[in-house]
Amino acid sequence: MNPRIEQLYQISKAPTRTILGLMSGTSLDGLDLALVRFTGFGLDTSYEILHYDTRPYPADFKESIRSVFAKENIHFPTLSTLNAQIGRLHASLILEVLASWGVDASEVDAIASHGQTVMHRPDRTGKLPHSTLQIGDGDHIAQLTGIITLSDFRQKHVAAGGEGAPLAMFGDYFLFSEKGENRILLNIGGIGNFTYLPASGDPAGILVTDTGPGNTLIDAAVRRYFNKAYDDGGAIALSGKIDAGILAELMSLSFFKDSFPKSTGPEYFNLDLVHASISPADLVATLTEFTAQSIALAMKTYIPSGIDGTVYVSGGGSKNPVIMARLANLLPFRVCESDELGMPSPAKEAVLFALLANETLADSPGAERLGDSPWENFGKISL
Ligand SMILES: Nc1ncnc2c1ncn2[C@@H]1O[C@H](COP(=O)(O)OP(=O)(O)OP(=O)(O)O)[C@@H](O)[C@H]1O
Ligand SMILES: CC(=O)N[C@H]1[C@@H]2OC[C@@H](O2)[C@@H](O)[C@@H]1O[C@H](C)C(=O)O
Repeated sequence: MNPRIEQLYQISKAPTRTILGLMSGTSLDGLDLALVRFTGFGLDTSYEILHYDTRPYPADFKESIRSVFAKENIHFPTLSTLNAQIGRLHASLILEVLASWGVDASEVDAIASHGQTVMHRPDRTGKLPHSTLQIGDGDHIAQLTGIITLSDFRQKHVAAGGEGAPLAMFGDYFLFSEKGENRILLNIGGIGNFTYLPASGDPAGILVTDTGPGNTLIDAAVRRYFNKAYDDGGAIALSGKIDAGILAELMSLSFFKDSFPKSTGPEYFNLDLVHASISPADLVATLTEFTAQSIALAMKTYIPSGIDGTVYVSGGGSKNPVIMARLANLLPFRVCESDELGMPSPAKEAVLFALLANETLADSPGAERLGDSPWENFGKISL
């Protein structure tokens, strides 16, 4: 047998796997890394986060990604180069972080790389296939680190009829489903998304969807008018007034009329949606309220009414007290941070992709269907 396939086979058969999960989200702030030791798979998965960290992207690199990110017209050679550059940058950040943790590459069974989403195109016309594109090729990572790398997790989901996102529900279900408690795992990254786990534990009752903007609109406005990366502590939002007219216009966008489950991205939710002129602080206040109201709308519409439950919030938006206070006010659920589940908020998505790699590598039947979502989420394997 080819020795690399033999190695893959041994990893597949092993009782535990140590996997480095990587997530670089739509906020383009940097690369989240989490080294996780898994035992078992599926509902029998147990995990231990050995280390986690976030490494910021260099400013010029962010600009280069922004030049192609979610754009209709781009410089195609830049896209092609970035596919290699992102893979290579991620590989060097991995080696740097492993060294800082005192972990040798030989101790890592596999890397789970999400890559950088540059275009997400769910089709709402019924005429085109859904499509989504993540770059930062896994072969570069495997080559430069010497570690087996799984990447491109979204393509198989699309091929099986899904939109390629959200994929968080597999990990949310395996790690956090709790009989007797309705749990809603909300991630507020660039885009908002949640997984509803019914108290019955029945996988057919699981709901998962994007909700609309997370921090993406707030960040874009703060970058444009205040030259800052984000609205630290929601201070700018607190200094402005909500514009009821603009808020109503935003809440009537077609995305909110589309049926669930659905996914979206900054291709749709960007500052071109705001036409009226308004002071920068009022704009940030209005977009912050829009973020909270759109999350609340999705939960109130999609989740069965009249139930009790807890919302566990992760992602950078959980650090924005204005969003958190509004959610607590708008929702009929208790709202808290995902840390209450023992999951540090900044590590969550990197852990979830590590878990998808664990499912791909494990001796798992992989045939379950969760709610409306096809099971297929297997990554490309670079040996
Ligand atoms: N202290 C804070 N105050 C306000 N907002 C914050 C704070 N810390 C982080 N954020 C927000 O969180 C964002 C980063 O969130 P996160 O890292 O979850 O995004 P991401 O992983 O890129 O997103 P996605 O889940 O969409 O891929 C920042 O850009 C900012 O808007
Ligand atoms: C296409 C894409 O990269 N989508 C991301 C993004 O960030 C949040 C939201 O939009 C979610 O749909 C998804 O990520 C999470 C990790 C997911 O797939 O569950």
